[in-house]
This record gives sequence, C-alpha cells and structure tokens, in this order.
Amino acid sequence: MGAAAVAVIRLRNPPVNALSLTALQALEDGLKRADADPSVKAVMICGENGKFSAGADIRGFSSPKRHGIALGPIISLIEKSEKPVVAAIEGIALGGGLEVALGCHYRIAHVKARMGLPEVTIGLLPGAQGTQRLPRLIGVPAALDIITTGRHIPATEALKLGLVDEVVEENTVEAAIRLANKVIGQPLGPRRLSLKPVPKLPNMEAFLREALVKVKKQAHGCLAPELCFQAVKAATEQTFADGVRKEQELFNILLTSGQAQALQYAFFAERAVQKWTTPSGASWKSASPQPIHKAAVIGLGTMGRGIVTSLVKANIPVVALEQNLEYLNMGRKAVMLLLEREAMKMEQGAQTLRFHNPARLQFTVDFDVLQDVDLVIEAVFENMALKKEIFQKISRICKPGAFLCTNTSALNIDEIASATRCPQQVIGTHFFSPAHVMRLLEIIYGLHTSATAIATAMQLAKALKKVGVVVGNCFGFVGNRMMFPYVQQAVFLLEEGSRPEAIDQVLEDFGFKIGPFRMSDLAGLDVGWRSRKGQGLTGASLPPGTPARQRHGHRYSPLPDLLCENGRFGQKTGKGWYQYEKAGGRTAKPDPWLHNFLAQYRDTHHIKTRFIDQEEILERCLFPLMNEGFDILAEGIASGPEHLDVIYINGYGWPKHRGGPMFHASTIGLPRVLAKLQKYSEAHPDVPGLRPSAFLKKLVAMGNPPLKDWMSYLSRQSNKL
Ligand SMILES: CCCCCCCCCCCCC[C@H](O)CC(=O)SCCNC(=O)CCNC(=O)[C@H](O)C(C)(C)COP(=O)(O)OP(=O)(O)OC[C@H]1O[C@@H](n2cnc3c(N)ncnc32)[C@H](O)[C@@H]1OP(=O)(O)O
Ligand SMILES: NC(=O)c1ccc[n+]([C@@H]2O[C@H](COP(=O)([O-])OP(=O)(O)OC[C@H]3O[C@@H](n4cnc5c(N)ncnc54)[C@H](O)[C@@H]3O)[C@@H](O)[C@H]2O)c1
Repeated sequence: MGAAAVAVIRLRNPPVNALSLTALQALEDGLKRADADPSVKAVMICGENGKFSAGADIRGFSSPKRHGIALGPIISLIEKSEKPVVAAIEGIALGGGLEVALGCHYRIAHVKARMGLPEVTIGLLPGAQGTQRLPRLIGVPAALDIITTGRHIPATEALKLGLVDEVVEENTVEAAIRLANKVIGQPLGPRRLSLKPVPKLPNMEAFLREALVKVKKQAHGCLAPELCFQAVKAATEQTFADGVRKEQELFNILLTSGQAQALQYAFFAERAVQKWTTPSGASWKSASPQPIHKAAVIGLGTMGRGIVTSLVKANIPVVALEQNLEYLNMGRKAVMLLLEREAMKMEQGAQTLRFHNPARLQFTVDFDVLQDVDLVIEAVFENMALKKEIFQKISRICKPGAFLCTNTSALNIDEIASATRCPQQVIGTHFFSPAHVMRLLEIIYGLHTSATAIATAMQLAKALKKVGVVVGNCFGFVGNRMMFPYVQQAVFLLEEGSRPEAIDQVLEDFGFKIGPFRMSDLAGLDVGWRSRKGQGLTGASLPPGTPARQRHGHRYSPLPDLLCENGRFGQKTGKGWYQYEKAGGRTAKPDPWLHNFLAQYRDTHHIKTRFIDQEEILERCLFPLMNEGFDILAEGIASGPEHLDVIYINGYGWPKHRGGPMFHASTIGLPRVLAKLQKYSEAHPDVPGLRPSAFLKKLVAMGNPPLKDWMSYLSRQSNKL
C-alpha cells in the first residue's frame, strides 16, 4: 500500500497549536473527510512546526462562547474510526493535545518530545476523557502521578510507561506514516483504550486512600488536584462512559471555580512580565541581551552560595569570591554540599563531574581574577558603605562592558551605581532564599541602567530557569516593600491580643506556604533587627526619650527588637516567635515564655487585650500589602499588577490559586478593600500603611474597573499632568 493511502491531519494554530474553536472544527472535518474517502486507509495526526499541540486554547475558557464546546466527542470519533489513526508527537503533546493522541490507535514520539496533562496547574482536570483513558493505558499509579502533578514526561519515560508505542530520533511524521501503512488491516479493538479495563492493583483501595492523603497535603487549599484524583478514582470504579460523565461533572465544577480563573490569570501573567518595558521607553522589543560566558559571585553567605549553585546548574562558569580564606573555605564547603545534593536529584550521575570541574568553578579571594568575567553578582552584607566599596573596586577591575549586579534586598541601586565609572552597567538582581530553589528574580533598574543590562539580566533569569520581573528602584523594591506593612500588621495584632500561632494559622489556611512568624523565624529575626538599627529605629542611635511604641509620629512595635535583645533570633538560636527542639531545629512549637512575655508587654504598655477574629487577621495583614501595591503602581515602580502578582507567587509563597495579591484584590472587589482599609485606618490613625492609596480610591471612584484596565487610569492621569 503506498503512502498516499494515509491521510495527514496537521494541527495548525501558531505558536503552540492550541485547540481553538477553529482548530477543533478543522480536526473534526478532517476526520470525517478521511472516514468518507474510500482511498484513505489510515490517518496520521501531527502538529505544524514540530509541535503536536499544547492542548485547549486556555483563553477560550474565559470566553462566553465556550459553553457546549467539547473535545471529548471528537476524540471518541478518532477512537471509533475503522481506519487506524496514528499520532506523530513532536515537541509537545500537552493537555487536550495528549488527549487527542490517547484517542489515536498508535502513538509515536520524537525522542525530544514532552508529554503531559498539565490541566491541574491551571485549575482544571483533563476534560476530554484523559482521566479515563490514561489509567487504562499505563495503570493507576502512573496516571495519578501525571494527572495530579501536571508534570511533563520526556519521550523516553513515556516509552517505558507504555504511553507511546515507539520513540524515534529521525523524522517522526515519516515514521508515523510508515507505521500507519504497516498496521492497515490489523484489528483495532485492542488499540481502543476505552474498551480496555483499568489494570487491577492487589491493594487498590489502600493505594487510593494513601494517594488521596498525599494529594491533599500537597494541594495547600487548591481544589484541582483533589478533583483530578476523584476523576481517576472514578475510572477504577465505573464503566468508561460513566467515568467520562463523572469527569465532565468535576471539570465543570473546576471551570466555574474562581481558582481556575486565578491560575489561568497567573499563567498569562508570567508570560506577560517577560515583555518588559520601562517608563523611559526601553523594552524587550528593542534591547538585546549580551552573552554571559563567565560570571562571578562576591560573598558566599546564605545567598551567594545558592547563587553560585544556580549558575553552575545552568552550566555557566563561575568565579566564587570571599573576603578571606576562612570564609572562602566555609563557602566552598557549603557550595559543594549544595551541588552534591543537586547532582543527586538529577538523573545522570555524570552531572556531578561537570559540577566538580575546576575550570568551571573557581574559588578565590583575589579580586583580580574578575578581569575576564562578563557579569558579577555581589552578595555581601547589606551595608551601603561596603557595597559601594566593592562596586568601586569591581568597576576598576572588570573589563568594560561587564555587568555589575547587586543582590541587595532594599538598598538604593543608584547610590551603589554612583560608586562606579559605569552606572549604565549596574543593575539589581534580587534573588530569593534559597537562591538555587526559589523561582523569582526581581530585576531592578536604576536611573542609568542600560536597556542591554536589563535584557541581559532577563536572559540570565531564563538561563537559571527563573522568572525575571523588571521593576523600578525604591526602598525594598516591589516584593519587600509590600511585605513591610504585612509583617508590621502581624506584629501589631500580637500587641493587641493575638498569638503568632493564631496569625500563622489564618494565613496558612489562606494558602501561604508559611505564615509571617514562622517565616521570620526561618529567615532570622536578626536580619530585620540589623536593618532597623541601620535606619536608626532601634539600638544605640535612638535618641533618648523616644517613646517605646512610636517612631517619627507613627505607631511602632518594639516587639521584634525585644526578642532579639533576648537572644531570640528564630530557628538559628532555637527560639524566636516559637520554640524549637534545638538551635537550627525546624519544628516550631508555641512557646509559653513568649505568651507570658506578650502578656507582660501589654500590661507594661497598658494595652487592653481583645479577641481578634480570623477575618480581621486576614484583612489587617493582606489589605495593607495590596494597598502598598496600588502605590507602587501609581509611582510607576512596576508596569502592571501582573508584575506584583508574579513576584508574590514566585518569591513570597502567595497561593497561586488565588492569583496574587492584586488579582485577589480585584476578586474581592476594590470598593470592599477600600472600605475595610478606611475602617482600620480610622481605628489606627497612626499607621500610614492602613491609609488607602490614592490610586485605589481613584479606581473605586472610576467604578471598580477590571484589573486589565487599571493601568489605563494611570496613564490618562499622567497624560493630563
Ligand atoms: C470559545 C473557544 C473555546 C476554545 C476551547 C475549546 C476546548 C474545549 C475543550 C474542553 C475540554 C478540556 C480539554 C483539555 O483537557 C483542557 C486543556 O487542554 S487545558 C490546556 C492544557 N495545556 C497547558 O496547560 C499547556 C500550557 N502551555 C505551556 O505549558 C507552555 O506554553 C508550552 C506549551 C510548554 C510552551 O512553552 P514555551 O515554549 O516556554 O512558550 P510560552 O509558554 O511562552 O508560550 C508561547 C505562547 O503560547 C501561548 N500558549 C501556550 N499554551 C497555550 C494554550 N494552551 N492556550 C493558549 N495559549 C497558549 C502562551 O501564552 C504564549 O503566548 P503569549 O502569552 O506570549 O502571547
Ligand atoms: N538572606 C536572605 O534571605 C536574603 C534574601 C535576598 C537578598 N539578600 C541580600 O543578599 C546579600 C547577602 O545576604 P546574605 O544573607 O547572604 O548575607 P551573609 O551574611 O549570609 O553573607 C554575606 C557574605 O559576604 C561576605 N563578604 C563580606 N564582605 C566581603 C568582601 N569585602 N568581599 C567578599 N566577600 C565579603 C561575608 O564573608 C559573607 O560570607 C545582602 O545584601 C542581603 O540583603 C538576603
């Protein structure tokens, strides 16, 4: 039989062949034409441009036209075909794309292809019969893992699991056509997954019970993983048709849940921030990144060692520099340990060799070694004088054109740049701890930072598999600036009668991975203490007679300072807002000492203790954080609310299924946020963070516009000025 007997259906919807309404219609038409044409003996489905399909068009889920549009019936049509249908999987087959492939009778994949059902990551479940076909093909444990995590499976793993029939290194489409020709006339019954039973497990009930516990634990309040589980469970208990009905029912619950909307917003927000712009007109469109062949990290403390690890993992040669041999040896040991652990996590043990290649990772105390690096990341103590000294030195030593980055958490980028001869090369690259794990890289441009420096930092983020977010220069930048009022309110709530464990619980129930007090114990209370001493808010430089609970006419809580004065730095000392089993311990237990201490403190300062309910805790902590966000937007520090949301999801453990603080504000409704801030501000007039932002007030006055329109109200305002 010649190749002409095989009809080719090519999914075409650039850039990722998402299944839009038009694409679905074309697929259905193609199938029907092939079925009706007697000269066609087999069908091959592939994707345009080396990509099978990224699944359903995610934008379509929020379209009012979505009702009644289904992919499942088209997949049933594929499976029922009396002519063999072969899927040629190149690039990606994700979500609905993989479900199409599961409807085919044979699947052949390129060795570099990736497959998966990532619907869970956008708040959904595979809604085109995937939850019923996959367990029939590869068994319940593997299917459950793929569906509840959404992870991408490389082709080689897919072959081992039996997800694909063949993996090829050559032209996949040609191989699929060959296979289609070969199987013409062979019985298709055994190839129809809907007719197969779900493979039995000796202990299915116990397995499912344990799996549910695990899924719930990892979900942190996100609905989709548990509903994915329920759909797969239905496959083990019901017929294919009933399972599909259950899948539809669960899919519709998720589709109309606010969580799916939030997660899909987060998906597009992460992509939107890649298209950065600055108020001066620099943008991703015109700026080109410079290649980074070699980098350096100065300071191998908590952050430096993680940054070195991240660079090594990205295969970028690194010079790691410390102030003296003692610190260098400590830093070297720590980096080696991190690399060892990372190598163990990776599949190929050979990675270890690469990590240990001395030509690619050099430890030194000699600044002259920095002469030939393309980029330096400074991660020394948070001290302006020290940072300026280092920047002056490196701008002399490094070659012209080298990028000089600082990992400062809050300090002024322009002041640091002023110590150099090349302020256009200076940029903030704010990593988050642990730097080799956390996905966020806040990229801060100063007054003189060049567009090339921004583009290069963004490119670096990508190489490190991080999300870069470009923001302007102000104290604390975006993330930490929004965090200050949040943490401040948490401490004020303690003064007023609450406890660390109560506040943490409310915020963890909201979905934060860790509440503010557990977080503070983890990061070390001494870090903030040092910063407050530096700002003259506490310590020896505080003018005598300063009221204990007031600074510059505003409310101030000395509680964190008092804890530090008592040697309670958090986990590192075994005591902080909680007690730990030992110094360096990780299990936080409520501490009666602290409860007594709080009671005495309230007595001393004549604070009447009151019961504070969950609603107040949540609103007092979250609304000032959002409020600061509105000020940040109004000042032009970030170019849109998506930036703030991406920062909070990837750097501060904000629950992704709530879309980020600004998205959350929009779902609560800005009038309600404003009214509550007004109420709390009236009760606490000495707390500036509770005073509603002028921009928030303006948006409310303009009728609470949708988040995507917020920035237009600012540009109109500035145009008028
Ligand atoms: C009224 C019309 C209705 C239409 C809907 C009809 C379908 C109805 C069927 C319902 C039944 C359910 C079917 C199924 O179970 C549900 C799904 O399939 S949900 C989708 C699942 N797939 C995904 O989650 C994949 C998401 N994409 C990715 O992970 C990545 O984009 C990628 C594919 C791995 C590629 O990564 P990169 O190379 O890094 O590129 P980018 O990420 O920058 O993406 C490039 C560009 O493409 C856009 N894009 C990617 N995937 C989709 C998608 N599925 N839908 C729409 N757009 C997508 C992405 O946003 C980028 O564009 P930009 O934002 O930069 O403009
Ligand atoms: N720790 C965090 O969670 C965190 C998060 C984000 C950003 N940051 C910022 O990162 C920077 C580093 O913080 P850290 O927590 O890693 O500090 P750290 O105290 O753990 O480490 C700082 C390191 O810098 C070294 N150093 C000091 N002077 C030096 C010099 N002249 N030359 C070379 N090395 C020198 C020190 O020996 C030390 O090892 C700070 O600016 C901090 O604000 C910290």
